[in-house]
Amino acid sequence: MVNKLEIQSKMMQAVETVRRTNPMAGSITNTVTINLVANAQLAVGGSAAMVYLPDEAEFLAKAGGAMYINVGTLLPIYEETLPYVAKVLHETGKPWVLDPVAVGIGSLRTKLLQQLKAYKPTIIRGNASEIIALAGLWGLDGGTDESNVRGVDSTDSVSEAKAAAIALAKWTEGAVAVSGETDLVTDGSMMAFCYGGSHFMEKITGAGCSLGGVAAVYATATSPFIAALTATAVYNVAGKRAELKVDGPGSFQVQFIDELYKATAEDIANNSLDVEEVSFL
Ligand SMILES: Nc1ncnc2c1ncn2[C@@H]1O[C@H](COP(=O)(O)OP(=O)(O)O)[C@@H](O)[C@H]1O
Ligand SMILES: Cc1ncsc1CCOP(=O)(O)O
Ligand SMILES: [Mg+2]
Repeated sequence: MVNKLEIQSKMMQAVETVRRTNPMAGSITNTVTINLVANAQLAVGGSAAMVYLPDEAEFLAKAGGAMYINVGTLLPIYEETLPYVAKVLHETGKPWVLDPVAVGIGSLRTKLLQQLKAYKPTIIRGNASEIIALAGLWGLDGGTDESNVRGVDSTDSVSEAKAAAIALAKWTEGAVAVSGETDLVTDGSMMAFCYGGSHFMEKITGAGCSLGGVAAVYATATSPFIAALTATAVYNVAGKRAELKVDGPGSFQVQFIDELYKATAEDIANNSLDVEEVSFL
């Protein structure tokens, strides 16, 4: 039985804990959106630290409360850094978030994402095509061999990614967040649909990447499902509010960070949300 009030209460606790404790979530992320990732993490109350090298990544994995790995742009050193730090995170039981940006494109990205399967990301956050393609790469239900990923964008709908998201969550025993106009968050047994945000979020680079970084901040304070849900909800609140105050994507990005900063625990927990049990039919 899904208890929506209990879920909302846990979301509020996560927001308040992060605001109170300023937890550090280290990131290995892409060079396109790295600044927005860090600023979004700070806006919700986290502390950001971005690295590329194996020993620095190990340090952050051990020193921080969670870690974020995003494969949007790859550097040769990632061939060493990513599997090394993912192993450390998995073996120490530290939460970590994977954004499989552009899965299916390029041999190194494919090799690294295949290697990361064994280290079971606590949260996987991607758009619908990325979630479907990752499930396919990992040989799980709902996945496809032919990626519909178009660069970093999705050509599939969130509902088309439902089976893949459930299969990924069951494999990792964590949570999966599929982002889009309506977001889907699942832990394999519960499924939440989250509403809000703005069409402008498709017109700025890094809305998805930074959402993954914010999920890592909340993963320092709560369960994978609640962390993914809270991050998704604060993005929906901030996007909706920012849209009302701007008339273009440039000013939207600036206002969006302000709205992330201003959103209260009540605003976030009360954002429009439907939760149901995953039907096993
Ligand atoms: N059309 C839309 N309307 C409202 N929110 C959206 C829309 N498209 C994306 N978002 C929001 O933007 C964020 C990033 O989602 P998305 O653009 O799907 O990820 P990515 O950037 O990885 O492709 C999420 O918070 C999502 O809810
Ligand atoms: C454009 C681009 N190219 C490689 S990573 C990246 C940013 C993708 O950001 P997001 O997935 O949040 O749109
Ligand atoms: Mg993305």
